[in-house]
Amino acid sequence: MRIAVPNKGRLHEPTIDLLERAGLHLENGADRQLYADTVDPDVSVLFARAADIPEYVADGAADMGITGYDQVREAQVTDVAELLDLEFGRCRLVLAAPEDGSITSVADLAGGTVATEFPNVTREFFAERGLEPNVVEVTGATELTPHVEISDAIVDITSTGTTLKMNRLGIIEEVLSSSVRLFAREDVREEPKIQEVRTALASVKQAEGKRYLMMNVPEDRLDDVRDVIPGLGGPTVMDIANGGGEKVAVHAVVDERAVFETITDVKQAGASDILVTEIERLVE
Ligand SMILES: Nc1ncnc2c1ncn2[C@@H]1O[C@H](COP(=O)(O)OP(=O)(O)OP(=O)(O)O)[C@@H](O)[C@H]1O
Ligand SMILES: O=P(O)(O)OC[C@H]1O[C@H](OP(=O)(O)OP(=O)(O)O)[C@H](O)[C@@H]1O
Ligand SMILES: [Mg+2]
Repeated sequence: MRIAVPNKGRLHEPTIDLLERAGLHLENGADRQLYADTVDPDVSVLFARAADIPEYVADGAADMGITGYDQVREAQVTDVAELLDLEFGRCRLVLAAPEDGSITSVADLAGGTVATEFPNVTREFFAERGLEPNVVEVTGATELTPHVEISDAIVDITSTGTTLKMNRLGIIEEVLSSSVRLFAREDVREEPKIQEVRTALASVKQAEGKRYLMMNVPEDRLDDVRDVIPGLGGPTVMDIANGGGEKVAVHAVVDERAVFETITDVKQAGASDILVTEIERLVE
């Protein structure tokens, strides 16, 4: 089973980091290499451009891929299925035009020219509105094109909005909103190894923003403590070895945002020796 991941750019590092945290440690994967092995002999990695990954998965060069939803849409691949939203690389593809110009609505682009790195998504967007502007494909610095009379407007990625602002461009409409996804080819998506990778990546996402709480509780206060612990299922209650039977250990998974309040509450309810730790992975 081979998984295609971005070889460079802003998605490279967070993707590798996610694989590592999921336990899929990369081996023999020095910089500039095309392939890497992982600790799992049945899983290898193919490094590819973010934009090429959907096509590689559809064609069979890889079985699974990790890249932006914008790229999956632009590639117009039909036989791949999304398995998981990995929730990073969040950005929006927007239609934008010069702030002080005459283009202020989508309709103003009838007969106009739009520059973009996403010609397919752009044509689709206008076609849905009954328009067919001239679409010019560029490979970068799209924001410059309205100022050098190559285009009237652009369809480009924005996240903080800094680049649009720097180029005095205003958003006319959102075309799509994107984040990084895990996807697989339809014909292999149910294979156990692919489900295994999905579960491993999902477990890292599950653990994000969660904390593991451990404490000791006198047995006669257990119900009070149980009442104030929020979250995932009930807490786990265990006997303490040599504890004399008066105290039990209580463990619970708690949302990071609830930790502060929960500690105050369980302490008041009689808990002591409270420990808070991070969680690497959580398989539900
Ligand atoms: N400013 C941004 N904020 C968040 N995500 C972004 C941003 N820019 C791009 N992305 C996401 O990252 C993906 C890849 O963009 P990136 O700039 O890393 O690579 P690239 O420009 O395709 O690299 P290259 O063209 O040099 O190979 C985009 O398709 C999008 O999903
Ligand atoms: O809203 P912002 O936070 O300013 O982000 C938007 C910019 O980010 C991306 O470029 P990137 O930095 O990846 O450079 P690139 O053109 O070399 O891909 C994108 O193409 C925009 O230009
Ligand atoms: Mg880029």
